[in-house]
Amino acid sequence: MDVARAALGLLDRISPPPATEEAAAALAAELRPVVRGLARAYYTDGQSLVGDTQYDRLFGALRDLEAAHPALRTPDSPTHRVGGAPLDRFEKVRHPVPLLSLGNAFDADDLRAWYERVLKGLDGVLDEGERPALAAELKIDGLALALTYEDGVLVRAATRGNGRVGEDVTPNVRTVRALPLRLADTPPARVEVRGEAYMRRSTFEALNERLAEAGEKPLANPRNGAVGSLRQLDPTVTAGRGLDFWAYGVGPAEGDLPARHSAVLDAVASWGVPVSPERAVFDDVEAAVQFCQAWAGRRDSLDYEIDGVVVKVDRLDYQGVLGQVATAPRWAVAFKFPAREATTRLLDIEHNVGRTGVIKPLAILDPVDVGGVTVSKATLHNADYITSRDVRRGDLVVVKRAGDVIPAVVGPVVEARDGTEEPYAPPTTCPACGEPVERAEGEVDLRHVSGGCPAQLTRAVEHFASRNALDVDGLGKKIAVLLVETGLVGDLPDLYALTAEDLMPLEGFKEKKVQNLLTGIEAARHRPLARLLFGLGIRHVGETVARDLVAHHASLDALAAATGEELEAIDGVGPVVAESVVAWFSDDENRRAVERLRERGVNLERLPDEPVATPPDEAAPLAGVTVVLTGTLPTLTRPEAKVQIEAAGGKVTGSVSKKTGLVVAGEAAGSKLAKAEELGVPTVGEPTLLALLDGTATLADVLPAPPDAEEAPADDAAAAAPPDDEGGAGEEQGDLFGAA
Ligand SMILES: NC(=O)c1ccc[n+]([C@@H]2O[C@H](COP(=O)([O-])OP(=O)(O)OC[C@H]3O[C@@H](n4cnc5c(N)ncnc54)[C@H](O)[C@@H]3O)[C@@H](O)[C@H]2O)c1
Ligand SMILES: [Zn+2]
Repeated sequence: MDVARAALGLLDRISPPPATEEAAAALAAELRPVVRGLARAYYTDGQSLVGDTQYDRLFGALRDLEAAHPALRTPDSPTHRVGGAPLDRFEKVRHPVPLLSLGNAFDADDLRAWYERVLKGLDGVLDEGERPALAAELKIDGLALALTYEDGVLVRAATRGNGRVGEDVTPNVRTVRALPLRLADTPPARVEVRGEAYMRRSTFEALNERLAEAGEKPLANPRNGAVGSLRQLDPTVTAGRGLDFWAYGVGPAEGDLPARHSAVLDAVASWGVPVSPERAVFDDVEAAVQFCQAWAGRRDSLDYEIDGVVVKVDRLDYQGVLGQVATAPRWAVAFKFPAREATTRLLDIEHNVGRTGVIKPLAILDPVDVGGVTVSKATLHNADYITSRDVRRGDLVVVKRAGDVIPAVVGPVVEARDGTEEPYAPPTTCPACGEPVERAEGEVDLRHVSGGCPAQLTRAVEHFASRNALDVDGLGKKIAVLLVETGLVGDLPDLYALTAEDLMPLEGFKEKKVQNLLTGIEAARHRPLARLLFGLGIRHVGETVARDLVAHHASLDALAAATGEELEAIDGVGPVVAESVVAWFSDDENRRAVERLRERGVNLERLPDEPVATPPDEAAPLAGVTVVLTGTLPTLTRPEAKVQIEAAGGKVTGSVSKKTGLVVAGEAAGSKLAKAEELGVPTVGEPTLLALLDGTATLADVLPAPPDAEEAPADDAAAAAPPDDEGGAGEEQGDLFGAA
């Protein structure tokens, strides 16, 4: 049986639940080996044959069947299991206290319901009206490790395995630089530190680049990278993989430990074991709900994958009272984010002529839900991408949709092949015009052998003449095709050279039609600059971005002279847009086209009625300064701080870059603080910010000084607010969404 195919087949059949006892038994019998097979691949090889949501649905269906029909509960059911079997190639390690799984909450109400169960479980223990505090941490997507330190020295590292018995991976873990071989401070005489080994996104991408250069198959995702890197027989392989680690708890210990989970993690951090800075303690479940939801919206700002937030009862004595069910503690729950990957069938590979004339492969998929959005098309990037992953038509493929990024095919599920899949062959002719295409040496994209694509030019003319661009009356798709086919228009400036003599011989053109078109073209010489800019069809320059650019630059020449940095400084312009604009203006052909537009009397200046950006109030205390907030400030909430900073002429962005002028750090400031230090961006605490805002201090007092040593007082009950979006990555997403 092929597990992945069987899984997809079952997904269509698990709801509604079976009506008869026999049907339920038959379905359970089908589900068991599938769930078991998916779990084995996932835990043992770090391989996701289906997306997490797809897995969770199958697992949930089996669990529900077993709950509704107790007779179906078999001792070997995968619903009773944690993780996967330990591999024989490693020594086995029995965990003195099992490593468990976690119950899931898929939304705020699930989380509230869990808290209600906690309250019930603590009935008689809690004081009148007491609400037990909750600790929350990010749920990092890697694999669990138990690290035993004796007299402060790392003596053993084990995987979770099936929860009771794991694998001894000590030699491999010793090579993980992020982990201390000897603990600092005064740790207990013997202690088991528990946490997640994971691979950073950047490490994963670099690794995949190396693998590709060596002609090896890239890995599917960072989790796959972490699991594969750790379970190597040769520790030198692990050493080269740059794994990271974050502790999230402590197992059995001999010696004193604090009475709260959050304080235990502080202690672990003081021993020198990395602990995620992105954690918090809350007085009540509503604040925890906010924390979870805020992180769901900003998971992309991290250099590592998280698949949720883990919420735990903070007091360890309460944890003890609550205890556990078969496979998970009652005192903790995983708030799961929507999955970003799913498996589905690749029906076809189409090719589209992109805006810039290159030919892009596009995956046509059996529609599949990825994190609440139905995806039926996804990018395959380019021919190299397809061949290096050996994606074949008919394959089951993993599709990823993350944030604002266009859905992409990650790779095939090779195990699911049945031999009918067709290997990929790049096209030799353009799907739009039939002209021959090829890939030049050293390039990944296919292009026309001889210059531009007529089909592409037709689209460019159509776009140029469209209502929101130059609005050329009477120039629609049909005429665009005609003008290009007859060779009258070889590029956009040619439009402005058209004469009555050119047009009269064309089929269907009479005096009146010719006059209309020429009048329309004449009028289009004097449009606002933003519309011309939009009409040029520069990638990522939609209408809004075009207006923003023109508001800051009074002419096309000024825009052409702007550097990427200057462009990025504009609100609403991110690095992708800036790079695209700079690239467009540095292309010789485009520069010639601009000259020809000028010669033909086309307006290249900002018109008096176009919006102009107001110059910053130079006298405002934070005029022109880009500020990043991190951690929890002692008195101001994030939104309050943002409003005040903006009122003082500053701008608040979500991540630290070279453009950042000032970082304001509070309690539990995380990676942004490290980034600021790395880039030499000055960092201050809230008191200094307040002094700047009310004018008792000036930027000059702060900026040249060494980083502030102010300490923000601890504040348990603080909820993190979502960051503000940084400059948009452009409005258009290529042809992918529009082409449906
Ligand atoms: N795609 C598939 O085919 C497939 C197959 C099997 C399982 N899965 C996925 O795996 C998950 C179930 O796996 P599980 O049983 O390991 O449970 P889990 O991943 O839901 O939760 C337990 C694990 O979370 C990790 N964790 C990360 N941060 C933590 C923190 N701050 N505190 C405590 N633990 C933390 C630990 O490693 C712990 O072992 C499900 O989400 C499921 O979708 C997917
Ligand atoms: Zn073509």
